[in-house]
Amino acid sequence: MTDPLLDIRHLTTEFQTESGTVRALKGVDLTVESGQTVALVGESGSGKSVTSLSVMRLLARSGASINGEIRFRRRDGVVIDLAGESEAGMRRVRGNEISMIFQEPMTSLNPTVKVGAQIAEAARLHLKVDRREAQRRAIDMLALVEIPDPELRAEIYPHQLSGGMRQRVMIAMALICRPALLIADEPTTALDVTVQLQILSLIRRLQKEIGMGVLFITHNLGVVAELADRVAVMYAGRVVEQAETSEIFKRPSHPYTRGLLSSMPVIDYEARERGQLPRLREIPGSVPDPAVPPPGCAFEPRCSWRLEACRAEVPPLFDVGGTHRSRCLRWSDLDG
Ligand SMILES: Nc1ncnc2c1ncn2[C@@H]1O[C@H](COP(=O)(O)OP(=O)(O)OP(=O)(O)O)[C@@H](O)[C@H]1O
Repeated sequence: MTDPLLDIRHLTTEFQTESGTVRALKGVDLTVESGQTVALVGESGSGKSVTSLSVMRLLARSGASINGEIRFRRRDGVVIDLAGESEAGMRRVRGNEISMIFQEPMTSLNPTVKVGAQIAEAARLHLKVDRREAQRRAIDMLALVEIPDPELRAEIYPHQLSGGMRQRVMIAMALICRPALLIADEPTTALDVTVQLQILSLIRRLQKEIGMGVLFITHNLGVVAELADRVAVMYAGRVVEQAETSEIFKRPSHPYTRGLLSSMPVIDYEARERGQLPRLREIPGSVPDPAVPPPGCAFEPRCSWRLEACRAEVPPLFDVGGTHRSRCLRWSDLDG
């Protein structure tokens, strides 16, 4: 059996702050296979972005320390541990083997450089092609992400494009090296719903064409239902449940997942046609402060299924069946 494309094992990420150590990730386990889309869902502050930034090792400036393993299978089949990779090694991985797209394209686009030249730069850097070839590939990429008149658009600056078009440019830049893994952090949240659906279907099409794995961070369960093969639900720095998407919707086996789903409106396909996606609503209470985590299960203070035993220790990941795992002592009571 080949190794997974991405295999995160017991990842802990800590920040030193003035008020002490903040353990943002407390042992995250997560895998993404080639060609698979895994949605990472959970409320604000649960650790989704810190997970992706840890994989990309983009937290050095904030003084984060990372422990655990981030095993990544390179194109040549060699498995490396990104957690221990040098900065020079990471520069060969970022934008080449693993790319990332964000909610706000201007965080990755340079406002002073023409669109085509920016995309071409990634190709020159990693694919070692000359300027003319890189420009040609950049224009091909603009066409692939369905930007009309790609030769003309290559010559303009990012601010001259609409939000949706900028998002397409960022996707073109992220995918020009045909990465094995794309990390998408809420890439469509800031866009209006019709454009969101267009971008999502674009990502899905390109994923099939390139055969890449996608780790898709979202608040939106409608997006999950549309796009994901698997779902990992995060709560307070841990993955509390993971399973195939249909399993998560049919048999949620963690009270937090049940809470997320019960607050989700039924997917209305006619509404979808009108470009409306259901949004995830809030569960009463809030994510615990990572500086003062509760003992035992972090969801216990908000949980209507709690037992005395839930306060004693952090529950392990129980095997619900197949590849479905839940970090709840009462997973079997929740079934059905
Ligand atoms: N640079 C930092 N210094 C200290 N704490 C941080 C830092 N970055 C993130 N954190 C903390 O880590 C926790 C996880 O944050 P993260 O941004 O990953 O959450 P998230 O699930 O992505 O939320 P959102 O959906 O709002 O983006 C939060 O409690 C946050 O305050």
